[in-house]
Amino acid sequence: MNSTINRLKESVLEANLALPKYKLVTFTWGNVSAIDRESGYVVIKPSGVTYDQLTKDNMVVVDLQGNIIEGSYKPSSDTPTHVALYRAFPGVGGIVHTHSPWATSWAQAAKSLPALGTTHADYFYGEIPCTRAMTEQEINGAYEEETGNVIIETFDNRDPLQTPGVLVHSHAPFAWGKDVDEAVHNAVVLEEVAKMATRTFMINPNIREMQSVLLDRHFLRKHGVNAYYGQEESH
Ligand SMILES: O=C(CO)[C@@H](O)[C@@H](O)COP(=O)(O)O
Repeated sequence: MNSTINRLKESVLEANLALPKYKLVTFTWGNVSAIDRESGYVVIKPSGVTYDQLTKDNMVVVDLQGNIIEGSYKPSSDTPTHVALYRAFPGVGGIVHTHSPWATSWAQAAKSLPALGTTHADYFYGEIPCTRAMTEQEINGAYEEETGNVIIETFDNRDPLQTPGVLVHSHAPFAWGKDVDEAVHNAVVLEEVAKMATRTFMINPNIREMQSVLLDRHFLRKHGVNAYYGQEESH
């Protein structure tokens, strides 16, 4: 396998190991992947292997249809969801799925997460949507691929790079980014804003979405064409 895929395996291993570090996973409840857009190959963690047993060499390489290209382990059971998202969202380079407890609580409550403050607005340009309930046919069919399809349907009128995450109804969150490090970062932010929103509604159940002018200001100062947050490239 070429050096790009080798480097991607290292990044995907590091990104998977970041999940327990940030307390986003319990046992094996999560997975991270990244794509090399040139070859169309995706590197993903093996299914059901504990985080302390993960190595670069047990990462699995699949193509965009989920066929195994390299690896002696079975890929994550969520691989069909990951590859469906890579096929539909060409700007996405890395995907994270966890069962992080605060975001999962919102997914189980079937509630989209409204933008309530600037922590949210710095990363997500509006609410983080919750998908619709899947039909019995979808659940009994190619379930993980259908999970990808309901996410894609939810993003029909949304830019996935402006809303880099979703709550899957009765399931848990997926987050993504331009690369795998950004995807992990967004998964951490998603969990934090879900926790903050829960507490915010406990303190004030009547609170509504933040002012749209403040949402614009915060999202665009980091992600707009005239973004000015942080340092220049040379630093
Ligand atoms: O969503 C679930 C379980 O509900 C899975 O994502 C989780 O257990 C991780 O599975 P894998 O070890 O990646 O196959």
